[in-house]
Amino acid sequence: MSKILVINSGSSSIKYKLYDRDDWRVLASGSVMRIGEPASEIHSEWLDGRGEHYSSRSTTPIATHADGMDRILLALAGQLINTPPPHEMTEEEIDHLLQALKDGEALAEAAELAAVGHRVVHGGEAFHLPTLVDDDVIEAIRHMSPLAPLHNPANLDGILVARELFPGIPHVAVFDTAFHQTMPRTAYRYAIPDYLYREHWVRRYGFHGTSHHYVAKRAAHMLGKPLEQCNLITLHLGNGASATAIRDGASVDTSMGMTPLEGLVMGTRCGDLDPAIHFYLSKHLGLDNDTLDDLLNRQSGLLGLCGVNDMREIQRKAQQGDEAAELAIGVTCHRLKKYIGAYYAELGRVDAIVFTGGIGENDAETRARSCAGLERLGIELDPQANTRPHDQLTDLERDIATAASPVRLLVIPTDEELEIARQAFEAVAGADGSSSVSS
Ligand SMILES: Nc1ncnc2c1ncn2[C@@H]1O[C@H](COP(=O)(O)OP(=O)(O)O)[C@@H](O)[C@H]1O
Ligand SMILES: CC(=O)OP(=O)(O)O
Ligand SMILES: [Mg+2]
Repeated sequence: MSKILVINSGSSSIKYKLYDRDDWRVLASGSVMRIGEPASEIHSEWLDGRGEHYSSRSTTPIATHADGMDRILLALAGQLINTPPPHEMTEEEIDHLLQALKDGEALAEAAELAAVGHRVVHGGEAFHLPTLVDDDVIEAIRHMSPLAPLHNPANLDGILVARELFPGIPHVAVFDTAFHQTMPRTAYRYAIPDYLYREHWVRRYGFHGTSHHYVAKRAAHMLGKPLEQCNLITLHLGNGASATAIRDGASVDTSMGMTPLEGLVMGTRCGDLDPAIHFYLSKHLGLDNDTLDDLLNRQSGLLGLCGVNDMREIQRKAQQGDEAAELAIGVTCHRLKKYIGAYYAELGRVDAIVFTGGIGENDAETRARSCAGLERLGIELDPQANTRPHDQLTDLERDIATAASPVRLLVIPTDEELEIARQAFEAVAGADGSSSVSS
């Protein structure tokens, strides 16, 4: 049993990675994107026994997460037991193979799985450690779904299908909320009547915890001291975005709240908003709750401000003088700077600010604008280091502060799947005794 499979099942996608547990090499990976749309995209990559690298891409309609998992099963079978690629088989042959894979143990044996790790976005207060999945855990995740409607139902679909495909193997849920369970009450309580917390769990939970934790550990490594001695501000800037204040290695505040809607400006989510806007829109424009949910979660953020949610395209448009694109970048960086200042004040001493996620890792302008003018706080970005092209293989983790800057500015690619794989492995390794597993 030497491999760990990680499944990250999102609202319209499923991503997977198969790791060799000995050296954490990625043996196979892939994704099914745009599930439910007319042209879903399937991508897979793998190493064969001799270390040769293969990849394949195709486009075909995939209606549901269960169908997406079937595709992943076919890809894994192709990689592990050399079945033919789906495009070389008839529909009938595919159905036949899938049935055989589901009925038999061939794939599970070939995969030599020690565990399957699953990303679960909302674990509420119930889960603060990686947790072995059983029927009660599934029920608890289902129970939490209204608090993360874009994420938890999809996470659960992934777990249910994977449990059927790999029944004899431990499945471990790794929660986005877990890392933030160390927040003090003063940070996680909203100033609303007490019973709403006591009876209805209305509080801040925070998300992207697996990513914040992973980059914090890498930052400690770069700073050359134990994580438990590091004070950090970590900025996860992807399609979803959040900032976290980390004191002595533990999360003490984070920008997302009861749901992943609060905080920074995101691809399609508004982030911080006066709650009275909700009543105003409802009263004066007659918008109902579902419409408001869609408006704030899917039509806002960068998309709402300038009509596009891809930061690369927004930067191109801004350079061509597009005012809406320039405003979208401006609002994003203004909000980021506000959080950096607030978390600096909370922490008192900051060793490093860490940029991660697609925007944090790649967009030099967002990094520069969110740090501009903070030199008096000891935050000094080196413009050349910030924009210097870096080697994709050797120079991925880098320090972009001036040599004299008291606060280091680090760019660290996140790897949520690797962190989930490690946590899943630790959970099963300790499950029969010493473990950190909770349920
Ligand atoms: N080279 C780049 N320059 C600027 N932005 C980029 C670059 N590469 C990716 N991004 C942006 O990163 C965002 C997606 O981040 P990512 O972490 O991949 O998202 P997800 O949360 O879906 O994993 C998009 O806004 C995309 O435009
Ligand atoms: C919690 C969250 O926002 O996740 P993502 O960035 O994957 O949407
Ligand atoms: Mg990502």
